[in-house]
Amino acid sequence: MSQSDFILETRALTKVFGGLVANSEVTIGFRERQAHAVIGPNGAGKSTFVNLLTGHLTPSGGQVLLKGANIAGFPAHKVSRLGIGRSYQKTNVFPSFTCFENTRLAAQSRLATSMRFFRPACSYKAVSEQAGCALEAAGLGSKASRMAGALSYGEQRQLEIAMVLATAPEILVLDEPLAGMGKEESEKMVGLLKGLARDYTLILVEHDMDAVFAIAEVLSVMVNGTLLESGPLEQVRASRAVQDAYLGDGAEAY
Ligand SMILES: Nc1ncnc2c1ncn2[C@@H]1O[C@H](COP(=O)(O)OP(=O)(O)OP(=O)(O)O)[C@@H](O)[C@H]1O
Repeated sequence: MSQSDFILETRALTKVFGGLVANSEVTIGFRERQAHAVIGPNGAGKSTFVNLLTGHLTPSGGQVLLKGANIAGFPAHKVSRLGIGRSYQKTNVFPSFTCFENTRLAAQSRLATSMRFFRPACSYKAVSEQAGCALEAAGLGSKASRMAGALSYGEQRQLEIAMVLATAPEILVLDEPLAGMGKEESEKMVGLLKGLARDYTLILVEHDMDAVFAIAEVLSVMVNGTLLESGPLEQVRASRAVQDAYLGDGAEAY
């Protein structure tokens, strides 16, 4: 498969903070509707990498190609409109709004510009439908009228996912979606993400290796800001270099 078959790819993507090289010439390709996890020890540069993909950080060098067009340095709102959705932490959720209202606000943020020539009632309907679909897809269809603040922790994380889905992305970028979850909540989220991986290109940063192995088809391993290895799950799992650097005895410690 040639490079052009990637829906999203980075080429020599680099980010320097002062004297610290957080990402050094990282080249990774993401295929459409594939679940691709970016893993590595603390401080490896994973969050920096996804922030560069989503426009939350500006690269110091290199390219981010979305369907072949370089979007490196585009602001986050523009990247979102181009179809790369990013989940935020739950601080973005309004606790005194219902799940539906929160999700509708997210849908509105995406549709506001494109719908401005439509009558308000029409745009309201489209936005509401979008919000309803997103809640269903995130497993919260039955909780639409529940106040966000009354949800369990795991459900609030599902609501964050619903809010991203409401922006109609093609690519979902999820930074540690299982963080802080108990066993049961994690299992539910893994099931949800496996389902979403059928319809979306999923880019996942996650420390929970059981979840990563259950969801991802492709793994990229970062160490010290560089890409150590990228490839099919089993190939990367079996790699000696990856075992030594990350997945060996010490993996649990991360
Ligand atoms: N805004 C920033 N300013 C300065 N240094 C930063 C900034 N963001 C990240 N860094 C540094 O860049 C390096 C990579 O950090 P990053 O958060 O990308 O790693 P990570 O792999 O996501 O780690 P973790 O798994 O702990 O979240 C670290 O040394 C971190 O301290």
